[in-house]
Amino acid sequence: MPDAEITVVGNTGDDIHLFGLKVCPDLDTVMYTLGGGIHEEQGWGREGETFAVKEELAAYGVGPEWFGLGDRDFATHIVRTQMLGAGYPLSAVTEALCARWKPGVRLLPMTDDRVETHVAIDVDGERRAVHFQEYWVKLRASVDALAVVPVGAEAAKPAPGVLDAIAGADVILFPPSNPVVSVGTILAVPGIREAVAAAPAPVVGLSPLVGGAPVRGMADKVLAAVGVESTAQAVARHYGADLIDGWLVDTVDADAVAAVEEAGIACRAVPLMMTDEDATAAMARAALALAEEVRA
Ligand SMILES: O=c1nc2n(C[C@H](O)[C@H](O)[C@H](O)CO)c3cc(O)ccc3cc-2c(=O)[nH]1
Repeated sequence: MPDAEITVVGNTGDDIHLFGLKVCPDLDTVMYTLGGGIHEEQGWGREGETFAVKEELAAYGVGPEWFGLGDRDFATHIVRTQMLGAGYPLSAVTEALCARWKPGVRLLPMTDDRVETHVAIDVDGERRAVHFQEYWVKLRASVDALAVVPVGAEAAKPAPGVLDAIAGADVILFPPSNPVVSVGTILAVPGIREAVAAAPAPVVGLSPLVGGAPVRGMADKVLAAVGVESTAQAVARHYGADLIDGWLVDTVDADAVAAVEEAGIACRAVPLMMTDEDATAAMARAALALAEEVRA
């Protein structure tokens, strides 16, 4: 819908402080992707990236080396950290960064407050909490996640504009993102889940799981931590009929439709692989069509 006014509420639980800088991977991924600066194959970071700063830091023995911050990306984090230091809230900083990238949507962090997702793992028989990025990037989710905790979420407030955008929306979409560490973290900010549940607009989600496996990333690892099976229907039931009105599953999961509908959620099976822009646009159109069907 080229003429639609779109607000994207971004997860900030993946944010990490490195080298004295605040890095907001999910906000930056949206900003770079829609602004034309993303490294397409990787799905994060900048295209045409170089790593001189990272190499120089490593030469001083300063890490972590496992997190790939490129030179171009560093500039974003320097500007962000400088503005935060001057007293601007993250939402205002994000708006300023977007003035360069012009993503064509209003990008809001879920909160201006600090929330950091930690993952509890077992290390040699001892329970240890690590930052989400350490679990995801360094450990590649190779060990079981025992618990996922959005530290600070309970005291966080939705960023300015978030609740109004939800209450005033014509349609609310849950993208095929990680239901625990992405969408789940946003819903953990007090007031946001309630606002979605109370919103007059239809709420439609797209399954991030196709054929029982995540299309991208390692969603199955963190789903297990919250006791949810890695299937399209289990994720729909996890959100629940009080939150979502409609759910799209991939055509390979067509036999899940009945079980989702039994849970009181309208469900359709459509192709859900974002292989190119046309396929992605068709998914968005299918979500909007289902939203119209379920609109009360
Ligand atoms: O798999 C990786 N993902 C990297 N990501 C992606 C990120 O770790 C996660 O995919 C998201 O946080 C999950 O939503 C980055 C994102 C940024 O904005 C900036 C730097 C990185 C660096 C890495 C990296 O080295 N390896």
